[in-house]
Formats: sequence, structure tokens, C-alpha cells
Amino acid sequence: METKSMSQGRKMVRVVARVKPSTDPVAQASAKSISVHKPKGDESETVSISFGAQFSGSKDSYKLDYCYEENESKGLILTKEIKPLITSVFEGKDANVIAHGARCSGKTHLIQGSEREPGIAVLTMAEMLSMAEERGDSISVSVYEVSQETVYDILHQDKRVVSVLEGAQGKIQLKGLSQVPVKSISEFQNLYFGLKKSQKVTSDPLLRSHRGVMIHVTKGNVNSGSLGRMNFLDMAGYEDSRKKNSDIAPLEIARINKSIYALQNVMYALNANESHVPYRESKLTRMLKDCLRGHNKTLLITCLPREFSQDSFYMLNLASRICLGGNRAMTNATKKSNTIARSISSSSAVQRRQTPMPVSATSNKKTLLRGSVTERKTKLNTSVSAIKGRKLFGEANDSVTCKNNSKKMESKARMTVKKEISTSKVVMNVHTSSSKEGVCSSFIVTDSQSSAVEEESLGRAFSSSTIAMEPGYSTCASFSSEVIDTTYKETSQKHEEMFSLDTYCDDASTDKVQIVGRDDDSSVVEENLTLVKEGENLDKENNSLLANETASPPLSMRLQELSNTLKSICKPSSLSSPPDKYHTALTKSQMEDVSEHSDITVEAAVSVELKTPERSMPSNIGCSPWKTFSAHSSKLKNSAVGEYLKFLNTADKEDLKKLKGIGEKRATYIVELREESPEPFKNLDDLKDIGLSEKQIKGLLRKEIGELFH
Ligand SMILES: Nc1ncnc2c1ncn2[C@@H]1O[C@H](COP(=O)(O)OP(=O)(O)OP(=O)(O)O)[C@@H](O)[C@H]1O
Repeated sequence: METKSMSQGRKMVRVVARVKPSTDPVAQASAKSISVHKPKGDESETVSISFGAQFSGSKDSYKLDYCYEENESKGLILTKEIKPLITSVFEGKDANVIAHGARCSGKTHLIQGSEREPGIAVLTMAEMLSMAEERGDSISVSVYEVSQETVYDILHQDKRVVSVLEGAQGKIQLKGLSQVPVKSISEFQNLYFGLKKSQKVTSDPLLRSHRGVMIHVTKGNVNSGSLGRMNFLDMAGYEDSRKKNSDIAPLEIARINKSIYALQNVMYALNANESHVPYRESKLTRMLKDCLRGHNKTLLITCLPREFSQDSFYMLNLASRICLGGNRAMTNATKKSNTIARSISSSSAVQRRQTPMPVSATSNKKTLLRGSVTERKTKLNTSVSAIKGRKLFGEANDSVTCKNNSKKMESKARMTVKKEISTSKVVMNVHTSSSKEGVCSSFIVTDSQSSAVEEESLGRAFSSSTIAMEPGYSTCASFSSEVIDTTYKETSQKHEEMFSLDTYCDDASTDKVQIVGRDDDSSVVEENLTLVKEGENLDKENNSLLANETASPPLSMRLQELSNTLKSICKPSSLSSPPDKYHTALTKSQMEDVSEHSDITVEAAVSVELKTPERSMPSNIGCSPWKTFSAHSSKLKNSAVGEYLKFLNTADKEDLKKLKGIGEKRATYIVELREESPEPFKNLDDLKDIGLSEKQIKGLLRKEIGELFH
């Protein structure tokens, strides 16, 4: 955790742009070219970048700390930006130079360059080698790639996988990342440029990766204490995953974009001096945690082709927010979050233009409900504001789930109920799906932190109906109601496959819920889960357990017990019986009751009127039945998670493979991790060590526990 005082009053991340020359002189002269305004020339402390006459009149001017144009050399970037960082590395700090931008925006050209025209990493190395020689220090390098949430050491001949381990004090250990001593620039170039030919990890042209070079400085000879590290990172290029003509699979684009957002979120949090920095959002940010935090400085270079492109525009937009995050005295997280939400919604006509999803007439109804719920949220929910500022660049189009066909119109809605119980926070997600004939809902109790972020996303969705329909530019699209034109059906289905785990109620006359998820090997899995039917399926499962003793892992048995307890809690006598086939569904007034009586924030976006069966919710919901339910839910969730982790820490490989989402590879890796540390899984976040994203972790638990309700 960053302490406020540590970085008070200074920016940890300096954000500059680098313009790639135009390949088309006609375009350069046209309105489609970007223009840079430097109020004090080279001495400008901030510069504005805009996109020419095409967008004049709109607010499409973005502030950054500086912008290096085509005529400004890499040598100038070295002198003005990187030399101060080199000094700090020799003083024992870490520093980072990160190039991000759209695809083909010149990132590799800038960082690595070519043998004929070396990039800034090579220029920096030359500078550091000469400093090290003067001081009698040593230099060594590591080169890594991050692809599909896995880190590879590419100086190792077998492209070894690097384990990102977190020590007791949160110190990151990159186990398996080799450091090769370098004495001359030609040695370094042989190493760096030689990789291109023989050791590129991503030999699959459909996979993309982030590539980093870490230059380590060691005091005196190699065995003496280490000083600082200079880390150059050439990020994979951003690309809108809805592009139809991309040579990269949408899933891969989405994965890359997700890790770009994760890094941007970290940059923003660092610059805005937030108390929580979301390092755990991706493997890349986890591995670089030590390099990025504390007194370490980062130079973020946004690479921009001179010609306008939508993807570059988007990257610039986000870079500018990171930059502004550091300039503003942001003492009020709510203010910040509001500003961001506003600027996302108003930032440009282009964003809206890019959003081809028509809003169906059914969505009109959500405005009413949204209005009232949002208002209530403003009134009640002040405690979550600090969390809200955090998630700047969400999964955007990465989590859009859309579905439409001519026969059945579906819509989804998600409500998030947040409640604080004594010291621990419990977040209960109420997933509601409705179809023409009815409604189904399910409760899922999840950990407070991640769900609070979801809640934030949802909040933004309410604030603007336009934004709710803009998957490319809002973090909220995934949680709002989506109804799209059939022409986008194909795209939306891909999204659906990619970004699980959502619940559909296809047909209100059945009691089936379809869960679309992704298994260990990234193939799409679909399951039809029957919603709770008074223990019928549990009995079936119990019988089969008795019949076949080897059929179920012990975890299932333990979770089964928890499930039974949960079911007994779910049937308090004060509640009238639920409708035949579905779980609890709350009406709007019930939701308001909930908020009014128990310090709970309720948010909802509903695109068709919820024809909730009339049922009595206790009006004194703040009193004991609700509290009892919440407390038990919390305990149950913790126990279930505890059991799950215990199982991961103890079960043998064969048993591990019985878990959803754990295949041969992951089971082997878990067993290996246990050899390194006897209890590698202390909390759910530790599952990221086996290559699972936060969403996947939730999905696995949901499935494992949902299974009990068969
Ligand atoms: N400043 C520059 N001057 C001349 N050519 C450039 C410049 N920057 C980039 N290029 C050329 O543009 C092309 C794309 O550049 P580069 O490979 O560096 O892009 P990238 O952003 O790293 O791409 P990706 O997103 O695929 O990783 C290359 O052919 C490169 O030589």
C-alpha cells in the first residue's frame, strides 16, 4: 500500500506522447492529422493534443506533460526524460519507461529500434554502461515477455515460465527470470536483437505479448548488493476488439486490452496518490509491483501516429486522465470519480459514433428506475466513494454480453446490494434475468473489494443511458442491460463466449439457467443448471455419491454441507414461499425498502419491467431476519472459500483435477507451487498465481458452489 506522505506533492508517473511520422503526406496535411499545442515551446510544462478541424468545437483536446514530435530525436528523449531516471537507478531506486498506444503506433521502434537506428532502451544501456564503468558497478539484463497472463524468461533457451511470487512483506520475487551480465553495448545488442530471430515467445502470430527489458545495476562486482533497476516495457498495441478485419482473435485482443487497462489503472492510482493501487489486476502489474511503487518513477510514453485513428484517440484519452490524475489535488475521491464519469460520457462525439448499438424501445423503461435508484445511491452511498475513484479504465468492451434473436428477446439486469456488517464487508450480487414471461434471480455473495468495483461500474451505467450502450468506452457496459441489433449478433455472441460467467433465463417457462463459461483450456463450456428445486437434485447427487465413493472430491462434500445450511437459512418462516421456479426477485419498492431501512445501497438497471411476483418482504428489513441472513451468508461464503483454498493447498493432483477449471496443467502447477511454499493459497487473490483472472476465480467458485444446487 502506498502511503500518502510518500508521494505527496509529486507525480509518480510522467505522461508524454511520441508522434510517429505520417506515412501519408496527404493525410498529414488534412484535418485527420493530430496537432500539438506547446504554449511555451520546448519549455512547456503541459501540452495539448487535438485532432484537427474534424473535431473542432468538441472537447477533443488532451493535456499531457509533453509531446515529442517527429523532428525531436530519441536522443532528446534520453536527455530530457531518461537521464534523471538513470541517476535515480544508480542511487538504488527503480525506474520504468513504458510505451503504450494503439497497434503499429511505433512502440517497438521507440523502445528497441533497429540495429541501424537504436531505440531508447539501447541508448539508455549505453549511458548506463559508461556510468557503471566510471563507478565500478556492474550491469546485467533480463528480458521477459508476458503473454496470456504468463511471464516468460526469453533469455533462457527453453523460454522458461517465470513464477511471480509474493514474499511475506509483499516483496515480489520473479522466480526463474535470468539475469545476464552485460559489459558492452554490442553484447547487449546481440542479446536484444538476436531474440527477434530465435527466441520470440509468441511464435503463434495470433498471440500478442508485452515485452520488457530490465537493466539491473549491482554495486561493485556482481555478488555485491544490488542498486536499482531500469525497466523498459514495450506494451502490446491496443485495438478495439469489435473490429471485424483484425488478424487477431477477439479473445486475444480482449485479453491484451484487459492487461493494458490494468496497467493504466495502476498508473492512474499512483499518480492520483490513491491509497489502494490495483497491482493484482494482471500478471504484468503484479510482476512490476516493486518497480512501480514507493519512490520509484515511471515515464509513460503514449505512441501516436500522426494520422488520426480511433484506437490512438482512445489511448490518448486515457493517458491524459492518468496525467491529470497527478496534476489535480484530488482529495475528494467522489469528485474525481464524478469528473471521470462525466468526461467519459462527454469526451467526444467520436465515442458515441463508434457505438453502433441501438437502444431498443424496451430500454426506455430503465430510465425511470435508474433515476430513482441513482438518486438514492447519491443519498446513501458515501462510504464507497474512495473505492470508486480507483477503477478508471475498466474492462470496457471486454465484458459485454449481448444477446438477441427474433424469437426471444432477452435482457439482463444486475443489482448490487452492498451492506456493511460490523467490521467485515459483504457484498451481495443479485443477478436478475428477465424474459417476456417472467423473471429469475440469483444471489451470489462475493468478496467486497471486487464487487465494489462492479458496483462502481454499474453506478456509471446509471448516470448516462448513452454510456450504458457504449461498450468501447465505458467501464459499465458489462453490467447494464444490453439489447442489440441482430446485425451485431455475431460479435455479441463472441463476447458472450469470451466473457463469462453470466446467467441467462432463456425461457421463463423452464427452470433452467444457462451458464456460459470458459474452462481451463479456454474452450467454451456451457452448462444448464437447474435452479434450486427444493433439494430434488441434491438428493440425486447424494445418492450418486453413495453409489460411487470415488465420484466426488472431499471439497464437494464439505460445500454440500454449507449448501444445506444456506438453504435452511433461505427459508425463514417470515417469508412467504417463493414463486414456483425461481429464486428471490425483489420489486423496486422492496429494493427501496432495503436501502431505507438498513444502510444498504441498491442499484439496478432493468430494461424490461420486472413483473415480480408479489411477495412479502419484511418491512422491518433492517431488523433481525435480514441481519441474520446477511451474517450467515457472510459466514457461509467465508467457510466455502476457506474450504476451497484448503482443498487447493492439500488435495492431490487427481483430486485437484476434479475441480471445475483445473486441468492437468493447472493441477501440476499447483502441486509445484506447494513444493515451493507449503500453503500457497492463503486467499482468493493467490489463485492469480496459477494464471486465473479475477473473473475466472469468481466463475470457478460460482460453478463449484452452484453445482451443489443441482
Ligand atoms: N518514428 C518512426 N519513424 C519511422 N518509422 C517508424 C517510426 N515509428 C514506427 N515506425 C515504423 O512503423 C511501423 C510500426 O512500428 P512498430 O513496430 O514500432 O509499432 P508497434 O506500436 O510496436 O506495433 P505493435 O502494436 O504491433 O507492437 C514499423 O515499420 C516501424 O518501422
